[in-house]
Amino acid sequence: MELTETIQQPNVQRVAIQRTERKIIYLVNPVSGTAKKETLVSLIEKISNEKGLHCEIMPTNKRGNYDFLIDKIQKEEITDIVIIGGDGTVNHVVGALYNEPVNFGIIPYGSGNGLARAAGIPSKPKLAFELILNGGAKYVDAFSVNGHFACMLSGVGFDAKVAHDFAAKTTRGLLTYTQQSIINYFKAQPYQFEIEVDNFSFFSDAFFISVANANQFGNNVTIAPEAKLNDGLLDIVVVQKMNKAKLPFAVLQQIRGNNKLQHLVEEVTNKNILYFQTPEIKIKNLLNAPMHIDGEPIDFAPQINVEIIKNAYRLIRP
Ligand SMILES: Nc1ncnc2c1ncn2[C@@H]1O[C@H](COP(=O)(O)OP(=O)(O)OP(=O)(O)O)[C@@H](O)[C@H]1O
Repeated sequence: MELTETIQQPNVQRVAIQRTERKIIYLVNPVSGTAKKETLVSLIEKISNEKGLHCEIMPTNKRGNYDFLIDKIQKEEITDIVIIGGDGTVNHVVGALYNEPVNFGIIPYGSGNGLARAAGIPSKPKLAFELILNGGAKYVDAFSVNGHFACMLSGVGFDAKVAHDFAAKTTRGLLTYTQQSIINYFKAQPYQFEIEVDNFSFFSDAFFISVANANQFGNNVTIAPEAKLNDGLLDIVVVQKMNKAKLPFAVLQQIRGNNKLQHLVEEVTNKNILYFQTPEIKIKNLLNAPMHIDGEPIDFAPQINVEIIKNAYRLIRP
């Protein structure tokens, strides 16, 4: 839903039309990240009151059930849904509501905040809140993984194992995530996959495969440096079997952007890391590698079908 619309006619000045008053719902995840949210919530209430803005603040729920908001959005003409949480919360909320005529905002309060960082949303809560109040929304892509909604990054293999173990921990935050990554690094073994892209298929023994709409895992770890949120493409990174001592260096090269995008050719086995773009991909998961979507663990699937959802929703971003 457009809040304001700029029309242009010959010899007529641009005019901004106020179509509707903003009505904002803030969904606060009480457990995401490590930082306290009370100060921000008080600030939101105070500034909204001062500005005479309609604002409602509600907690998120663990199961990611937001269907109850569909009716409310329609009946009360809610214009914006703002997520105060991390990537998992964004996935749940946007996945449930992206067909509704609302703009989505993020005030990053997760452990990694990959989508918010990729979108250029400020990390400081006060600045992110100012952006919500002032900023315009732009369409961004999402993607589907076996019919599940994904907005940022999905993975199969090592990074998914980390996501599963991280989800089982009672503490969140970067420190816990790093601990789980290190523990899993020592145990990591390649999994076997068959990958099909654009009628070309090949087998790969790989530590992990990332399917990225955003450029990163979170915390600016840019596993897919060329990924853009609105280019209609997914960035695929296949970290293939290699000497384990080489693995961190190869991944670092990828994160630093030293691996250029490739066209898939038949000598795929010669490369440590494959990096290419495509709007869809099919992966046969031959050795039961674990999976995640936007950092949330999901059940193993033997066949993984992924496709882009172009211009899926409107995100408030710079
Ligand atoms: N009210 C709630 N009580 C308990 N858990 C909740 C509640 N609301 C959401 N959750 C759960 O919180 C989990 C973590 O949320 P989220 O992914 O946003 O934070 P994070 O993992 O710390 O950050 P990031 O994903 O950015 O690394 C999600 O799996 C979600 O199911």
